Amino acid sequence: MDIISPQRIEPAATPSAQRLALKLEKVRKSFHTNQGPLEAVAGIDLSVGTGEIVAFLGPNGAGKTTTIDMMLGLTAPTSGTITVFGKSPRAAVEAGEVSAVLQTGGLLRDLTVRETVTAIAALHGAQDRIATVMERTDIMSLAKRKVSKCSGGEQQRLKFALALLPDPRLLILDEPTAGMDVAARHGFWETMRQDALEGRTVIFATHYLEEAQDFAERTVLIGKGKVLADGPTAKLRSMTGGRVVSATLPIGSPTAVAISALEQLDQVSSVRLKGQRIQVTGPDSDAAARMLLGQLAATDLEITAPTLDAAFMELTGENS
Ligand SMILES: Nc1ncnc2c1ncn2[C@@H]1O[C@H](COP(=O)(O)OP(=O)(O)OP(=O)(O)O)[C@@H](O)[C@H]1O
Repeated sequence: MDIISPQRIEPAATPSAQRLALKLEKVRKSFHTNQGPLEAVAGIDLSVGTGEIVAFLGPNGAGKTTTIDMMLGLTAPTSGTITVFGKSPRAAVEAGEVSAVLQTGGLLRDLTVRETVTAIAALHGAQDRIATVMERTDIMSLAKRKVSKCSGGEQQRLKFALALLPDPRLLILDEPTAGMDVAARHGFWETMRQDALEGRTVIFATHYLEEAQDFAERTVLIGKGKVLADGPTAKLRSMTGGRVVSATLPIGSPTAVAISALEQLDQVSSVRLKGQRIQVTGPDSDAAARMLLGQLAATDLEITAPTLDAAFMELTGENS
């Protein structure tokens, strides 16, 4: 049997009602496919407070985009509820309280950058914000360029500008820095940080652990449509950056007692048992090794430092 102890990452404190930007309760979404029903989102509970920057981290097909689409009211959950500032997602979008930079869609290739911003500003009645958002997203120098002549990263910056036009309280970004070079990526996140300081809430989906580490205080790790871990990004980093100590427990020894003793150790993030082989993950490998060899009389001790990618795959179950 394969036992995985619950991830020792404390859920972020539940924000009080008036500070709540987003709430998902038991949200599920199924699609009908040729192979039968597919549950893309399999029960997600999540509360995000105003001013938080939250990374939605997960591999391809984890359910990030489907969840984001539901947060924006682009598609409805099969079951469960989503509220954005206490309203339905669609009402919040219509009120200009939430906007998004999505992976797909929406730029007219024959317009220039300025024409695009001006047209969308007119829709939102936000003509007075044109200069501010163009400066903020560093697209002034591209104003006269046709969208079709902009690089992928420049088009992302333009989409970001459009999303800022209604001055939304919540920004949702689906892989916002795809196609940006390192400098543009950093510029983008600096702007985001500034925005969050001013009270804007930011949720972004990413495949990259580094991006979550660098820019989000909180990371929600998604895999197979579920939340696998939710908490401070620094904690997640220590989980994934931790060493793995494995050893074989004596036959007949009480494995539940061993698991519980190891879990009590400081900084142990997960304990996993396969047959008699026990695997302890965490930054302090010495304490786990001492306990395994001493008190638990284990043998064949091994200590390995997994790569970040391997640890991430372990957490998301990609290798199972
Ligand atoms: N409209 C749809 N019809 C059928 N299946 C869908 C549909 N949209 C998404 N899926 C499936 O749902 C699962 C979750 O997809 P989703 O796009 O939400 O994942 P993701 O985490 O955003 O992935 P990526 O990082 O590749 O964008 C995948 O298996 C996908 O194939």
